[in-house]
Amino acid sequence: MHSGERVPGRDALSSARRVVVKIGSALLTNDGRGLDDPAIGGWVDQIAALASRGIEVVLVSSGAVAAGMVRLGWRARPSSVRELQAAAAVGQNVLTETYENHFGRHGLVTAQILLTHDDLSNRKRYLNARSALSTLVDLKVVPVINENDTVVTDEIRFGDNDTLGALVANLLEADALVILTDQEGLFDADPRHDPSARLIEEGRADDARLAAVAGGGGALGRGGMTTKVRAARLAARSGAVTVIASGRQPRVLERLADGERLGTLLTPDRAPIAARKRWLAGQLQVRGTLTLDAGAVRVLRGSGSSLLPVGVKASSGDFARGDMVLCVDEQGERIAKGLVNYNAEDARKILGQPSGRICELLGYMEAPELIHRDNLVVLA
Ligand SMILES: Nc1ncnc2c1ncn2[C@@H]1O[C@H](COP(=O)(O)OP(=O)(O)O)[C@@H](O)[C@H]1O
Ligand SMILES: N[C@@H](CCC(=O)OP(=O)(O)O)C(=O)O
Repeated sequence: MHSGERVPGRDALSSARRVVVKIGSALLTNDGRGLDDPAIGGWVDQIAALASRGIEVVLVSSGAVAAGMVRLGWRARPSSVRELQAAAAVGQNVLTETYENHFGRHGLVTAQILLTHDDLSNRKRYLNARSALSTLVDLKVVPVINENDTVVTDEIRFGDNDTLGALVANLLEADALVILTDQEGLFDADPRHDPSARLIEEGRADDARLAAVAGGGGALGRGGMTTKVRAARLAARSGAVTVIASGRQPRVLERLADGERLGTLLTPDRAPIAARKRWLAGQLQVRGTLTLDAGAVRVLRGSGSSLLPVGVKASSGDFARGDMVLCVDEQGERIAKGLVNYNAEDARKILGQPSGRICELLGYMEAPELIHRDNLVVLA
């Protein structure tokens, strides 16, 4: 590591006005022995120091399940959903109290926000969450966000907080997402298993080679580096840089804000995409798949056109009108995602047909396109 060195790529961090900081379970929970209170105090001191420089910080914090387990006297992480939900409900109280106490030492007020996937996938609730969070930030309150583990089930959960952090960075158009974990950053192999692994200091968020070196998490964390690299890609969609760094480095947040070269910096390589398309891109739940012919792939990629039924060769899944579907090419490569205008049954009847025949085939026409370009996002 080159301590103290300033590099141009880090400017985005040193000039950041709004930052989402994510603190993972692996760090917060002191090797499974409940919350590491002194360490949390240290991160809060750093966030307060950033706030006094005029930087707005939104915190995404894990740790509810681990804190709940300790308070309930459980030694091992439960495997049943209902016990995880119970542990999260107990532990979230402990977490909130811990942050409130530490931020209180600095005269800062916190707000607890518990989000579910549904809150961010329903457009109306997404807009509500955005306005509530922006208001809190304007009021100089520090939002402390976690997934609402008590009401989510496996099929609809983010599971890891890296993804949640990235979606919050998108929601608030943050300049940077800082993911604090128990490693110094992303290495070219998992350093837990490979002592010769080397730190990757910089990369492009969209670089597919990064996903290949990122492995799963430790005993306490959920997603490992896989979800951190994916989070960087999502954050890049709104133009945010991502830094993956060790929360154990002294004054890590302040040093990053000073432009110091710490951890792994992942930068966006394209212009930010508009808020609505970003929201579309962030949707994790896909209800079906449309297979496009080569011509449709070309126009979607080349000119950002709508998807017409004539360019679709096959459809799978049981989707309703308005659901999110994935568009793939004939080799199965992901091309785009979008909200479909017809349900699965009707979509199948009009595949490969010119739009002029929709009325004759279905007895009605909702729209001439299967997915309108405003509801379609082409994937990297
Ligand atoms: N290429 C890699 N570089 C660094 N860490 C890696 C890599 N692949 C896998 N990991 C693992 O990811 C872990 C961090 O992720 P995780 O346990 O989910 O923590 P958190 O709770 O902070 O999200 C590390 O402890 C490490 O073992
Ligand atoms: N929402 C969960 C945390 C999920 C989790 O561990 O995520 P991560 O820190 O990204 O590995 C909790 O508070 O226990």
